Amino acid sequence: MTASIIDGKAFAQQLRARVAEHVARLKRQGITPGLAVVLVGEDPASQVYVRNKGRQTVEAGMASFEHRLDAATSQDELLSLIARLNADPAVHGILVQLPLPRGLNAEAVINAIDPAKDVDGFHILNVGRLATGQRAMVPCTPLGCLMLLRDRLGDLSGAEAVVVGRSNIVGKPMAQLLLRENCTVTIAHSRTRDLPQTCRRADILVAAVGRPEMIRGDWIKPGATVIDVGINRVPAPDKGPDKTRLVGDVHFAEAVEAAGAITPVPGGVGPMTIACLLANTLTACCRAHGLPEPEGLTL
Ligand SMILES: Nc1nc2c(c(=O)[nH]1)N[C@@H](CN(C=O)c1ccc(C(=O)N[C@@H](CCC(=O)O)C(=O)O)cc1)CN2
Repeated sequence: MTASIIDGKAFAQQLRARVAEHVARLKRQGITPGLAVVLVGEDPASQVYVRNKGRQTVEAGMASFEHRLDAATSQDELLSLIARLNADPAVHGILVQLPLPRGLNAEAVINAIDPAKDVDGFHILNVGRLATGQRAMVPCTPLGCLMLLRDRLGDLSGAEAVVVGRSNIVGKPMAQLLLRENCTVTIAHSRTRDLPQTCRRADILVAAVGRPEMIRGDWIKPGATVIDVGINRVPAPDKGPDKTRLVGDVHFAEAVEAAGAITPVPGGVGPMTIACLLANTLTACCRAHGLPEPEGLTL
């Protein structure tokens, strides 16, 4: 079997276009959704992500507020910026790019964000709401994965889902979302006793471990849907000295022979993260103004 390739890039483009349509409608009513992104330090990958977030926010017709702070910024300085953004009515969504430089307490910073503006869905209140089935802001990457899965499979009820990875950003919220869809969910991780065998049970396999090409083709149940969240930069000597390429957590060339459908890296889950961030900002703006939420953009 050769798997269908799930085109996250195309899906994300359509999602951004839908968001832009809703934004245009809001703007005709005098409301402009606004997203504030805070970057502390100079991590090269984070700089690229933040630049892309700003560009795509503007392309969707929203207001973008970018705050770039020195790596030496203190916790208090960062918290007072968050307080200002919480109080600013032009800002409907606040995102602090992770990871933060050493010395800053990410947990405290995230929990200082107004939960209604927490478009990353990382605030403890949103985590709890998601876990208890209440209306929450849903973390962007897992939300994007869920959209791709629903688009591919329709009803996910009863499916055996295995999430490899237990991070707060992806693994845990992904498992919550799949549970909400009535999947039978296993969260596997580095201490799981027989990881290959656990993965072989999965109708839906979500890989979010951050280890290049760890999941091999013979770990995949024939016909399974594989969602690869990993974005790992590895040396590519075939392309020349010092060249690199991106690979996922799944060994794509092997997995494509076993799976029914699979997301590529790049071009799979990655682009969905920013598209869902825009969707969450629009949702937060509608909620802030007591307006109906556009359908299909969140849970
Ligand atoms: N506050 C947050 N920090 C981080 C998050 C997050 O959701 N919120 N996620 C990641 C990084 N990230 C967004 O911030 C992100 C990662 C990857 C992509 C993406 O489009 N990837 C492309 C490849 C890009 C490349 O060439 O390097 C792809 O997979 O096709 C977008 C956003 C950590 N921090």
